[in-house]
Amino acid sequence: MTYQIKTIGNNIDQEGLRSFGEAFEIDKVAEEEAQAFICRTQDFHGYDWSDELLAIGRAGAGFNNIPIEDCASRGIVVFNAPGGNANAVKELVLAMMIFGSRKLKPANKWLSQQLGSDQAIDLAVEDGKKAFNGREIAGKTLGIIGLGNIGSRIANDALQLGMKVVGYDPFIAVERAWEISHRVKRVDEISEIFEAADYITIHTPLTAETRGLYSAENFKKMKEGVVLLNFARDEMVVKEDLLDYIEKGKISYFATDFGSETYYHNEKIFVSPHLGGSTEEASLNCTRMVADSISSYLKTGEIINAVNFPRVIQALRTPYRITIINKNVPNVVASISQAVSEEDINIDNIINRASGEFAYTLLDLDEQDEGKLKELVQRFEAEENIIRVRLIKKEG
Ligand SMILES: NC(=O)C1=CN([C@@H]2O[C@H](COP(=O)(O)OP(=O)(O)OC[C@H]3O[C@@H](n4cnc5c(N)ncnc54)[C@H](O)[C@@H]3O)[C@@H](O)[C@H]2O)C=CC1
Ligand SMILES: O=C(O)C(=O)COP(=O)(O)O
Repeated sequence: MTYQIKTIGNNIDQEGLRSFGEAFEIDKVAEEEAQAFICRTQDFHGYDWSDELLAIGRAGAGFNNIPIEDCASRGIVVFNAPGGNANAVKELVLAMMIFGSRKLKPANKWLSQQLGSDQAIDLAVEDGKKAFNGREIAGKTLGIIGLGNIGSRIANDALQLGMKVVGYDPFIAVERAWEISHRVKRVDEISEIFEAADYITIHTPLTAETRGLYSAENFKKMKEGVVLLNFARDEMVVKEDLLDYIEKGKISYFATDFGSETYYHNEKIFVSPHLGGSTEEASLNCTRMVADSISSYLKTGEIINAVNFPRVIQALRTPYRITIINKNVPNVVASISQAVSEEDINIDNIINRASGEFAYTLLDLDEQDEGKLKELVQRFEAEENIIRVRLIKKEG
């Protein structure tokens, strides 16, 4: 069986795509014929999904560009690459903290206006540089909102740079909690970050709760002269309020990865063009991670790193496996087992995991007769609460 993969946009790492083995063809068919997409930040809201599409691999961390519930309801599994670009974002954020603290944007602009001989420039520099006296990050308090793959790395490295670190994340993953130094103070209220931090960096996903969270109401609670960094998502910051608080001097510097005309000529704002995850290493990592996830999902039905379905791992040992995506309502598993027994097929193994409104079942069957199995698939497909059924033949 050959699977068709379609890359969306032109910035998918070509080397990373090699992780797909020989059973996969890349960009050989139109979007509507592909079994899986690989994308980055392209917006899929309102996209007209084809029935062929089984999976999407978001070669990055944030997946707010993909309507994951809608995908789940159509039996499309969405994978991301957790941590694949976290080091890239961490390095940029640490650099931007120092860049802002040393007033390098206005200093560079001023310097580029000093013309003449090198000697004349030296004279101007020694006289004018006092306007750009900066401050050091060591000894200051960094507040991190979201202690996930990125936030946890920044926390540990900021400690190494001599900062005090305060973190807020009510949903922290156990793995991250283990990785973070005990010297990072965890707080239970986000307002404690606002009150304590000289620097605040945002590393949460865009959700209903975080959209517009950084507005006048919260800027008010921050320390005078705070430095704010947003390398998460644009929509979390209310621009008019931000510009107002920059104007007032309450926010002394804002670094962001998301462009706006209103930012470009402001000396206290530095904007990068969504470069957080744009390094050779991160692009490669992320593409490899999603290629591996899609590859195992298509070949074996296993789900690793999906954002709209639970993790399901089980080596495929039987000649055939049926995978079922269904609504998470009572009696689906009972009706699956009943149909299998009525077809007189023996179940070798069954796993059913639910997450929210949807569930996923792996059904490993002790049966070689493909015709009989196809009949069973048709029976499942006729069930009201079953969304997608696949019959997978063990390779080799
Ligand atoms: N600028 C860029 O190029 C990049 C931006 N990002 C953005 O950064 C975000 C974070 O990335 P990762 O750290 O890799 O994701 P992650 O999923 O590892 O971490 C996110 C953390 O935020 C926490 N969280 C969720 N809601 C929260 C809330 N309301 N308050 C506090 N904490 C909350 C979660 O518990 C989790 O620990 C992504 O969702 C994405 O939007 C990620 C990578 C690159
Ligand atoms: O991984 C993320 O969430 C990012 O924002 C990176 O986006 P990109 O893959 O560079 O379009």
